[in-house]
Amino acid sequence: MTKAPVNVTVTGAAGQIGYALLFRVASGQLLGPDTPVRLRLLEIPQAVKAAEGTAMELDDCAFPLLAGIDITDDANKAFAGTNIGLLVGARPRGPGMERGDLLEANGGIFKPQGEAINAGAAEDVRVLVVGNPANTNALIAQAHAPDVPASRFTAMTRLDHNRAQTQLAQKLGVGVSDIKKLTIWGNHSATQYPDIFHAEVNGKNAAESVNDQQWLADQFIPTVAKRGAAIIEARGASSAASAANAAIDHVYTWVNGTADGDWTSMGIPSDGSYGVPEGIISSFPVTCSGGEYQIVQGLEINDFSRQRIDASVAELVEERDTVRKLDLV
Ligand SMILES: NC(=O)C1=CN([C@@H]2O[C@H](COP(=O)(O)OP(=O)(O)OC[C@H]3O[C@@H](n4cnc5c(N)ncnc54)[C@H](O)[C@@H]3O)[C@@H](O)[C@H]2O)C=CC1
Ligand SMILES: O=C([O-])CC(=O)C(=O)O
Repeated sequence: MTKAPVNVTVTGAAGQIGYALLFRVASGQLLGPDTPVRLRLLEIPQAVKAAEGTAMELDDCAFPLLAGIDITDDANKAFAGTNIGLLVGARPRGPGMERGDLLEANGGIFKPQGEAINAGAAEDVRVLVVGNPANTNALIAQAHAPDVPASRFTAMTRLDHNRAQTQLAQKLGVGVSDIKKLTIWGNHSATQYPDIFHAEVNGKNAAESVNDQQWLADQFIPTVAKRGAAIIEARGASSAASAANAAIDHVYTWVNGTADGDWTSMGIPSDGSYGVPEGIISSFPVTCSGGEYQIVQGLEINDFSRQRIDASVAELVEERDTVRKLDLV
């Protein structure tokens, strides 16, 4: 190891996603094969023992890039000096629950974590919120970290992006890597809008290649938007390995950049682009380079897309207003 280790804090480390995520972080898939990592695992006191068990298994993998593991139930210790915060720990949705039901329960988790990040994280800290409702949880954390640039707080819509990529590839009978420039707009919820109007399939416009408005409206969009619920129905538990995979993709792309001629989707604080009210954490098409992201500008938004973006953004505004009333932002 030549480089100094990067501190990666994972909350909810003993949970399902944590178990699918930690081994991939420790093996170098989060930051690349040349970057050693030191893991900081944050859990609630009752789950610290389980996190210790996972840490024993991590040790048993003898990952060359793993420089150490600290386990704690104290957010201030977990985030002291952290460079990457993966905020996974939250109460997951059960059958029949919508993500919004979780706002209040999870508000109490993300406020102190935002404060701890503000108090002690490294100057270059980058935060990905996975725990649902991810966009508004990210807003709560960000609101309590006034000394950290707001742009460092992001929410995960990469799983939705990846889901959309596969659905579209399967419809067109192409490989996933033939598909570029998909966008998830809005909230990581059933109102999200997966947009194929600017997507390209082997260089051709995806919406024109599909040429099936009914499939788009009645199959593609609901399949992607409700995939989380479909997984819960099928597995009896929420998506874990695919969510961990998307978290790895999100951070890897943020740090290492998007490929030329492509973009990705990230939940980020709005700067007002595309009529999304400033400050709410909404998913946008972004390119990444040099560890920074930029919203893709200048896309023409047709009426079909406009309605759907507006609906998802309206839900985010409602969530923000709810957490405002609860004094969480
Ligand atoms: N954004 C996205 O695309 C996705 C988000 N999710 C969300 O991710 C979250 C985690 O999911 P799972 O790992 O399946 O849940 P899980 O219930 O298996 O694990 C959650 C873990 O968080 C821990 N935890 C609770 N409060 C905590 C706190 N204050 N500090 C640290 N740890 C705490 C729990 O003890 C538990 O070990 C859920 O909110 C789920 O809805 C899941 C899939 C996709
Ligand atoms: O639906 C859930 O609660 C889990 C999740 O966010 C997803 O799989 O997209």
